[in-house]
Amino acid sequence: MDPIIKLQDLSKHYGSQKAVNKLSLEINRGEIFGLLGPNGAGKTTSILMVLGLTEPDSGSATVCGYDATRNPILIKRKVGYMPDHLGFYPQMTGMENLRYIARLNGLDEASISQRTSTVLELVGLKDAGNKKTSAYSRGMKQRLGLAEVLIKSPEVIILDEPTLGIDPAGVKEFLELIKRLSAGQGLTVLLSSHHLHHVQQVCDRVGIFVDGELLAQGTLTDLSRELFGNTGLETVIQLENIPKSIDYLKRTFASNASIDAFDISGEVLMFRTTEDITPKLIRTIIESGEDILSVSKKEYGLDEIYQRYFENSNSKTSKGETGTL
Ligand SMILES: Nc1ncnc2c1ncn2[C@@H]1O[C@H](COP(=O)(O)OP(=O)(O)OP(=O)(O)O)[C@@H](O)[C@H]1O
Repeated sequence: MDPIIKLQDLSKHYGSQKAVNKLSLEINRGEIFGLLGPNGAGKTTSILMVLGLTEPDSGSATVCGYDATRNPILIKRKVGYMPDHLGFYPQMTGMENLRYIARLNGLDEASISQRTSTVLELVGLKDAGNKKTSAYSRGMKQRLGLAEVLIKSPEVIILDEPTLGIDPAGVKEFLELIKRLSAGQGLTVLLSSHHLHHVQQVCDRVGIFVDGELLAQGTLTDLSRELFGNTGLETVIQLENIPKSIDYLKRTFASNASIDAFDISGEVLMFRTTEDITPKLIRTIIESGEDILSVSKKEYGLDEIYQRYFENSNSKTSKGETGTL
């Protein structure tokens, strides 16, 4: 299947400032892709080029089969865009704001009522539709912004920093909503963020963007492998007592090709493995006659991954400022 978004060597400078450098990326239909990077990394510029709203210096962006630079109007029909700063008419209700956007998007009057009600319900604002938006919380405004994006039944939605300024409960709700929409409606989602944990909660794949460059992309497991090799998994098993069968355990585990490192310290057994073999480890230990008190697993998360890429990038460019992540 052809990717729904295909970027090839996309570059953009503002004067002598390099905003995006040779960005190549493919996003598949129905996927949730997170563009992750600190402020000024070039996320918004990339998004504007995908939408055909900013012309690249070189390279190409194809969205839903159309060249974004040559067909921005067609792209606008297929792609919904939620910018990082939303504006509504404060004296109008959520429903009125949405109707206004529906008209701007060319929906015919007969279908506007039905469509606005459906979309308000989708984003969980059915009961707040008749409230003025001046009374909306930041999280509600964000959901209304999403409703505006959805009103034209897009194939792709692009959300620029969609969780900015929302409280943790609101973020969780918003991300769950995105997931539901993507799964239920087959929507492709491209979202940008500098919040690691938000991206981690919702995205199928992520791209790490620093100083205009896409340093890496893939699933978290891919990125973890790329950075940490095949030693990204750690299992720690706490026994009730110091094991009586140390020699047996050492022999058994030494012959397991998936175990990279193994250590026994008192009652604690630590394994570094190339794949998750925790059930097997537990079975072997129980069969050797030992009792287990607890098991914990650690997989390198986005924190470590992002930090590592970011550190590498900084040492490469010798930039003093690392910014906050
Ligand atoms: N219209 C513009 N004119 C001049 N420079 C710009 C313009 N837009 C962006 N830049 C510069 O390009 C670089 C990338 O900016 P961009 O807004 O794309 O990054 P970002 O990752 O979206 O960051 P943020 O989250 O802060 O918006 C920055 O150095 C920014 O100052």
